[in-house]
Amino acid sequence: MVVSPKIAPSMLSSDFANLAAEAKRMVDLGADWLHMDIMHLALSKGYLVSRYSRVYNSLCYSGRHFVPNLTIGAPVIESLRKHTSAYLDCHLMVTNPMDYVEQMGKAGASGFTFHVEVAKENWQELVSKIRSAGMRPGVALKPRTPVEDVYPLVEGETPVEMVLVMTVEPGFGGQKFMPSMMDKVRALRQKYPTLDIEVDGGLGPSTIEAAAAAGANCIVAGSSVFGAPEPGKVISLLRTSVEKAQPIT
Ligand SMILES: O=C(CO)[C@@H](O)[C@H](O)COP(=O)(O)O
Repeated sequence: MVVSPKIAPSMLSSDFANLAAEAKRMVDLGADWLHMDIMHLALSKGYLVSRYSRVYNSLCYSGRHFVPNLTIGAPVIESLRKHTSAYLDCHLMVTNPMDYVEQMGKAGASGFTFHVEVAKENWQELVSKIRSAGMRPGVALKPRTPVEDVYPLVEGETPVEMVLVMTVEPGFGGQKFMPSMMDKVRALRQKYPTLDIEVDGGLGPSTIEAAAAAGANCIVAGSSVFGAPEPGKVISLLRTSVEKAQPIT
């Protein structure tokens, strides 16, 4: 296996009022990437996502909102970039990713991961634009989206370089890991031995073994890192688990 572990604390769980200091703290503690969640405005209450997700999703799409939360955008990435040279792994939970490519590139984003659910028609153009804007393209999929939907994006002429398998419904930190998503990770790893496969949602000491064994190498972790008395130990445990499961050759 030639993929290397990338441990990416989710800055959604950090103290936004001290973002630069939080970013430095994570990098000093061994983080490889900083995971930045870019989300659109809410239409409704978060619990609707899990209880009535189909209805909720269609409401979101028709209302041009992707998740029931509001976080940060390019201005915050631009400010943070002045304080760190770290890889900013940006996950865009938005319905119109194309509208944000230029501004995210200029702001200093390193990776731009969009959702396959909203890019079925224009992903080739989107991936080209992301590359031209100097960022690394990735594609994400929500728990209800079949893994087969991303295959064309990995195999196309302008392929994405990472697949992000959501292991919770996107929108909030602190949710419970969905072990059934590991079937998607396994299928991807079997098909694409060198692809970066990221998992996001509910990752921590009690769930990393399952994710690493399935073949994930990029690990996003929010509450398990920021909520730990010693976040550095969690980062290092996550890395060791990935290394053990997938020795780098
Ligand atoms: O994208 C998201 C949530 O939509 C994630 O990045 C969360 O921020 C992960 O947080 P934890 O589940 O690790 O607390």
